Amino acid sequence: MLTLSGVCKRYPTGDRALSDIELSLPRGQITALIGPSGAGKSTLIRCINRLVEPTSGSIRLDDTELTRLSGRELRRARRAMAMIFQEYALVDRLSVMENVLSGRLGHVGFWRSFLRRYPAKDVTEAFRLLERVGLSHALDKRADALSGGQRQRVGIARALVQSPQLLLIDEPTASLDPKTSRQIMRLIRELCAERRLAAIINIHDVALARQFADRVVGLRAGRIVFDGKPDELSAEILTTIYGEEDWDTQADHERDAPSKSKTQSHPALMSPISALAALSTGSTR
Ligand SMILES: Nc1ncnc2c1ncn2[C@@H]1O[C@H](COP(=O)(O)OP(=O)(O)OP(=O)(O)O)[C@@H](O)[C@H]1O
Repeated sequence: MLTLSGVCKRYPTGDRALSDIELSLPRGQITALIGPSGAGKSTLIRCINRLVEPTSGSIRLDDTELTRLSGRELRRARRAMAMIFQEYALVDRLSVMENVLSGRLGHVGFWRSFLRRYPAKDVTEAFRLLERVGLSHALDKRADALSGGQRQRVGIARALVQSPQLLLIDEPTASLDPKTSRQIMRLIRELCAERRLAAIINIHDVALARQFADRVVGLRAGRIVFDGKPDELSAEILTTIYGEEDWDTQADHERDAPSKSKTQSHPALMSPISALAALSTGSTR
């Protein structure tokens, strides 16, 4: 369904973030992207929906060559790819329901969305999704009145209301406690199975990747150094991906320290309505 071929990314600073990436994601498969800090995981995820421009290579979603698109065609193609962020990227002063409906922005147009005049079928779908993610009791709550886990559930519902084929997920559990992290990963897994969605998840927590992904791709210095099943992740392979470490001791407390957000307040990574709201309040929280 999604095929990356020979994808490279060199930033204007000269940093070579990705080299010759070859990757094919079938429908319904959950792929965990692991690797040390700076390996290129976020860059790879953002190249897929062109938030970051690949320097060369091909990225195809079904029959569409994404790297050739611009303007309206690119916006249309992006509807098929929904993003879920580490810091949720919600508009705090809007309600849970309004945040979810903002996921329809690419379909209904900016002004209709800004004026909150969504078609009835979108509202019905948003209700259904909020019930599915366990938030039907909190529709009218402001986003800033929610816990981290609840905020991520809103982020998931907002992604799904977009009716995507593919989920691009950037460190979904990095700000959450271990139990909530597992609940969120389980929910993502169930929803992907229900909708036959492909997902690619940038995740630092190897234990979660092992438990919830169908496939693990290991990146190191911008190159794929492992592509296989979660149960193939031996100490030797972890060393190939991350470098030398005592992995057997590490297994007793596998949770890495949360890494800091790069997405929360960057207007380029927000939906236009979020960015507008952020500009009007001077904040994204
Ligand atoms: N906007 C940018 N401008 C210049 N270089 C960048 C930019 N973003 C990332 N890089 C560089 O590209 C490389 C890959 O970074 P990237 O953020 O994709 O890695 P990552 O695996 O997601 O890291 P982390 O796990 O710490 O989030 C790094 O060398 C980084 O310094």
